[in-house]
Amino acid sequence: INLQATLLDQTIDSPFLNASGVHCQTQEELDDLAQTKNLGALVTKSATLQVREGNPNPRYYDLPAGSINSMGLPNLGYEFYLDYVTKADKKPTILSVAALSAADAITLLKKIQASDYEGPTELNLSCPNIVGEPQLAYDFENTDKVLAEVFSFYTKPLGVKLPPYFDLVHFDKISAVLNKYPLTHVNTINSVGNGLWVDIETEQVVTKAKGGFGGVGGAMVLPTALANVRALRQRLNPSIKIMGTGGVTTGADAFAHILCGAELVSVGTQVIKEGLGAYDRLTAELKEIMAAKGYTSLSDFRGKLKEL
Ligand SMILES: CC(C)(C)CCc1c(C(=O)O)[nH]c(=O)[nH]c1=O
Repeated sequence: INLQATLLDQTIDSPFLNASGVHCQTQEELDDLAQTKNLGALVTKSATLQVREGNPNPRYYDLPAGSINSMGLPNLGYEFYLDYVTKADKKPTILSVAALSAADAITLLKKIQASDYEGPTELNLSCPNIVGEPQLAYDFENTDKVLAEVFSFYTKPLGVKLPPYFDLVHFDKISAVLNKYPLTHVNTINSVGNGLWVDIETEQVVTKAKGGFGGVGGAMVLPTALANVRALRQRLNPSIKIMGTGGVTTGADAFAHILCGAELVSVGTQVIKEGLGAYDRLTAELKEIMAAKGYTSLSDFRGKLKEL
């Protein structure tokens, strides 16, 4: 049995990655990932033009069946991560980038285009754009405009990170936009936006920023993640690979993501709960399921979810 998958033109021995934002903000964390055996590739925390401290604590809270966060994009600034990925030689590494406006995203990608880095970059489209307008990825016209401008100058491998969609028409709309561009991949889903958790003891919210509203991850978002992987796989050009993120806590969840069409699978909340050892367990569990079913490679079942 092999768990080989492809990242761009590279064959990697494991389909597992970390979810951007998890264990990938500092040099130490990134080096940990680079040395994690059952991790096929790693993604950096979304990098911005400037160093950012992020929101005040508490900004991450562990929930019984997941997590909620309003980190506020804390990161060491794009130069640090650009330098890290340019020098990364242990494991394929994806540079995640974000901006607090479409204009900043363009500026940031121009700097990457002008750099020596030739590897994969992932643009986080969950970024706020115009005040009073929804986040960029929920504004289909502006997403189209931004990607048109990006691909007027950007020639290096580029994918996008998407928030979850919940309306079938929205799957159609975002796919119609993304299919216009030479994207390497779509990473779906980002956390489910603006959830809220209530501590009934204290009668308070559990995270400080945004009145306690934050992105929800972990087991409770698995059905939404699977739906987004499946819907986008059904709609996007085959040349655009799908990276499945969201709700993976067991090998069975990873199997489900791949059955829905995911080329790679990233794990966030569960790694925070369990540590990097989660990748060993997920790998063993996935292999066990494949053995029981007589599969020897991920391509034996990738995208082959059956309808009733
Ligand atoms: C939500 C943003 C701050 C606009 C982007 C960074 C981000 C964060 C974050 O840094 O708060 N958390 C997530 O779960 N997903 C994200 O994409």
